[in-house]
Amino acid sequence: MLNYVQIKRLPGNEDVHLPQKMSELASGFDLYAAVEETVTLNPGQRALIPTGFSLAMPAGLEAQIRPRSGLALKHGITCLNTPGTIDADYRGEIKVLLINLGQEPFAIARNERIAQMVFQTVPAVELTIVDELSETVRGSGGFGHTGKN
Ligand SMILES: O=c1ccn([C@H]2C[C@H](O)[C@@H](COP(=O)(O)OP(=O)(O)OP(=O)(O)O)O2)c(=O)[nH]1
Ligand SMILES: [Mg+2]
Repeated sequence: MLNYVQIKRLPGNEDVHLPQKMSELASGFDLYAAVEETVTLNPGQRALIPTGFSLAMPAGLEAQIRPRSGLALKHGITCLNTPGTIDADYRGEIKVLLINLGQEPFAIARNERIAQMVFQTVPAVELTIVDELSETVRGSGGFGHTGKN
């Protein structure tokens, strides 16, 4: 089923590319930096990078902001809060929280592809408060409980 998501270019960003799939079956739409001037991230530094657009998606969808593996591999650039969560009722500008985990400064220019946006379905869930939970074999074992191999 095709989901229709509305996208609005924000004023002053007519020159910034809208999110784009770079291949036919790509999961993500690549996101372009809408920085007014080049932003340089020094090693260990983070910055909130604007994209120049907002979205309205139907209830039951979310968008995730994920790193680009090429930037991560070559430059140590990733999304600090990956995957970033875009709520269906958010109407503000989509922003990308990048961090430089590399060893060299990294410059982010306007219209550079900085991250990708993947849409996901979110099941409708209502929490039901109970006194006892159903039993399982695992029980409360976790965090390496099943061993190494
Ligand atoms: O990488 C991101 C993450 C979030 N957002 C926007 C959309 C999202 O709907 C909103 C809130 O994000 P989140 O719930 O992750 O942040 P919060 O710290 O819980 O803020 P809030 O109290 O506003 O929900 O911020 C972005 O633009 N980029
Ligand atoms: Mg929140």
